[in-house]
This record gives sequence, C-alpha cells and structure tokens, in this order.
Amino acid sequence: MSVRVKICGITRVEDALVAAQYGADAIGFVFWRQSARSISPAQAREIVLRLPPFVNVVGVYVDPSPEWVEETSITAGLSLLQFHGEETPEFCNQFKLPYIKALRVRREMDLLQYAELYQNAKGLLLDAYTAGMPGGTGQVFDWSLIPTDFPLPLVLSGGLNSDNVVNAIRQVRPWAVDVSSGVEATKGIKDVNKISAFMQGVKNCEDL
Ligand SMILES: O=C(O)c1ccccc1NCC(=O)[C@H](O)[C@H](O)COP(=O)(O)O
Repeated sequence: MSVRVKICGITRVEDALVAAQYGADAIGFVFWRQSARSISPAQAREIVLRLPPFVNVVGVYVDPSPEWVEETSITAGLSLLQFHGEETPEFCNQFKLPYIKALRVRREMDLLQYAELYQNAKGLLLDAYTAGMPGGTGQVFDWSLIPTDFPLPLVLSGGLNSDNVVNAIRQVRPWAVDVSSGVEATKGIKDVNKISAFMQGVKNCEDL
C-alpha cells in the first residue's frame, strides 16, 4: 500500500505546485506566528486558489484560540487541522473540521494511552522532542519507541529526508509521512530536487 505524504511549512505558491506535481497528498500551512514558516490566512488562500484538485490542505497550530482556528480554516479553505501544542481532546473536538494531534515523542511517554485519549483524532503525528520548539525542528526521534499495531493512523514526522525515509517506512510502517526541513533550501523555502528525491523514496516503498 502506498504511504501518504504531507509536505509541511509551505509559504510559496511555487512550492505548493511542485509538491502537488510530485504527488504529495497534502500540504501544510503553519499558523503559528513565532515560526519562521508562519503564513497569514490571506497568503494561504492565495496559494490554495492556485492548487489543482485533490490535494488536502492542513492548518498547523500551537495552542491557538478557537477564533484563530475558525478564521484561518475559513479563509484558507482547510480540510484538516493539526495541533502541535498542549491542546486537550475536548479542545480539538470542538471544531467542525477533523484533526490530527501531534505528539513529541519522549521515552517515558505511553503512546497507547495518548491514542486512547485522542481516539477521535483522524490520526496521531509523531515528531521529535526538542525543548521549547513545538515542531519543524528537523530532528529524528527513536522510532523503536513506537508500539507496533498502533491503533490510530500514524503520521511519522521529525527529521525525515530522502536519505532516511525508506528506512523509516520499512521500520515503522506509517500511514503517512510528514516532512518540512528535509525538503527545504532554507526555512520556509522548499527545494524542488529535495522534494523530488523524497517523493521517489516514498514511491520506492510501494512494494514493501
Ligand atoms: O514548521 C514549523 O515551524 C512548526 C512550528 C510549530 C509547530 C509545527 C511546525 N511544523 C510542523 C511540521 O513541519 C511537521 O509536522 C513536523 O514537525 C516535521 O518537521 P521536520 O522535522 O522539519 O520535517
């Protein structure tokens, strides 16, 4: 089965079009103002208007206000929400749009307990833990900490790139992979060759 791909931290229309052209299933916009990849709802809308059909558009948040989630989702025309902060299940469940919950994996965490807690999520995104940085760090975590037979669709992220994505898929067998730093020239600016190599790596896993 093919592994889905989300390319996160899109800030430019040309990068969104390259992501779509190489077969990404989703692009992500970071609606967290402290991020170097932050984008305004109006800029995101301009990009979405230029996208071909059948590419999911995901809004990425860190402890947002409900009003910010509503405003960004409507303006940008999002299909999915992705929460990277300390949002509770009750907070995440209040919106009409489905969500995925991002968790920054640490050895002492019981990931199965989190899966139970966020059972209404469309999936859990597992990312690396770096103190004070809620996401997009380019750091890899120890994939052996992920339980086998994970009960929710698992989105693997954290420091993925064209060199490690095949091993990541072989070892973890995720539903999807999520990449930002690994396909960038600089923060927020994607690199077409890195996107192409990453997508090829994922395609090479189709028969695994
Ligand atoms: O990209 C950011 O700056 C960011 C900031 C705060 C929360 C989430 C953020 N990004 C989310 C992602 O890009 C991915 O879901 C994930 O963290 C993978 O990032 P990377 O390790 O850079 O591939």
